[in-house]
Amino acid sequence: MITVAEAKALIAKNISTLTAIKLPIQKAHRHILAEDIFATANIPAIRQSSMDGYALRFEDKDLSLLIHGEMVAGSSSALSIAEGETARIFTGAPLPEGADTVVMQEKISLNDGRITILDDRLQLGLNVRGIGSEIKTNALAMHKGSFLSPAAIGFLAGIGTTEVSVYPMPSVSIIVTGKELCSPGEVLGFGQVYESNSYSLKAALEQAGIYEVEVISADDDLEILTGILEHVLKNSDVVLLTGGVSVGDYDFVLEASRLCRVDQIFHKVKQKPGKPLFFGMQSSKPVFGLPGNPSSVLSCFYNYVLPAIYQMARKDNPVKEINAKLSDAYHKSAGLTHFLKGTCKDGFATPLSAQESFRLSSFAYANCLICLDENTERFEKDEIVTILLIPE
Ligand SMILES: Nc1nc2c(c(=O)[nH]1)N[C@H]1C(S)=C(S)[C@@H](COP(=O)(O)OP(=O)(O)OC[C@H]3O[C@@H](n4cnc5c(N)ncnc54)[C@H](O)[C@@H]3O)O[C@H]1N2
Ligand code: MOO
Repeated sequence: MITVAEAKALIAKNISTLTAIKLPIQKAHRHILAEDIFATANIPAIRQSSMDGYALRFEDKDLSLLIHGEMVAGSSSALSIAEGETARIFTGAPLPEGADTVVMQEKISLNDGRITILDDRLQLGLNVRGIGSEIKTNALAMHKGSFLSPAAIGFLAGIGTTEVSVYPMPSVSIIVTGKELCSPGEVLGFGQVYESNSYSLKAALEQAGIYEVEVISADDDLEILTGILEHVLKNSDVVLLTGGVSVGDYDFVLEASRLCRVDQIFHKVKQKPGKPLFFGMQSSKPVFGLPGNPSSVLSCFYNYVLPAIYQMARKDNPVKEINAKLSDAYHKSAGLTHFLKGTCKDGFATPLSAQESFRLSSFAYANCLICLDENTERFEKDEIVTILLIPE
């Protein structure tokens, strides 16, 4: 059995970035840019006023200026002013020919079609946005590897970009195995359990921006499972299976993966929950066999699957690791790393009740996983431990 750190390193080593795709910028939010973007024009393309006021020649600032015409944002015809003249102007409007400065309308007095400037701080070029003052033609606007935040999307739109090359998020298929599974909404028959793994996984994937998720239910039957796995491996970048990875007579995930030419990278990690975790690769496609207990599924998802998915899209791991103080002493047996469902507040991590891996009732309130080292048995109150913050 390998350690948690070894399992994480093996996954990181085997994952490769997906081929970049072109996306309209409206769809590129939260992706990583796969190309440098250069400005194709000066932005702004014209000299613009940044205030509502009056455009003038700075050298005329002490004269009584005759109002000659008006420029509004979107004015398409040019206007020019001569010595002793000013033009009414509004924010975003092109500057008239001859003008080099704008005075705010609050800083003038208006009398009979003429203005007197009352702004003793007026400077040459004040309230004028120069040509290319945001960015100049051919300048690098955003570099490859940048994260496309809402501001980045707006910036790119503002320089006229319509589509960008980005690393896509992978498409994911989920296979839930088990003949005991019954859909929420149906009446539970004898021996049945409500199927919940695909629900939590789909929600977690949607939170990561992955909406293309196929969910298929498979009976505990090798032939059926192999057929389904073969099918989803053709259609998706990542396959998640839940259940069927342990050592029972009806656990067929390992055998079905072998039959589908998935190379096993590891099976079983020194951890609780999720000890029987399976990870394999079919060519560049990762296959995760998540131990079926609902809590094991999510714990493994945050520890291994989510970082891998983000790595495929060249994104930083969204599951942040921080230190916190344990709010109470805790005892566990040595040999496995424990991931406790917990809450973290004001620097203190508190394990929740109901830690058993078949239970989600406490996970539903958790905001972190408290990582307790494999070889340590006793953890003291106020001892510093590592916690993984569950993305909100
Ligand atoms: N002899 C041993 N038995 C088990 C071991 C072991 O080392 N030796 N490991 C245990 C651990 S730890 C885990 S975790 C489970 C994992 O087993 P599987 O991955 O084969 O999972 P299943 O047996 O199929 O299911 C486990 C449990 O979870 C329920 N389940 C499954 N799928 C769903 C779903 N989609 N929604 C809700 N609940 C689900 C299932 O009914 C079982 O109760 O193995 C232990 N056994
Ligand atoms: O580790 Mo299993 O995931 O305890 O139930």
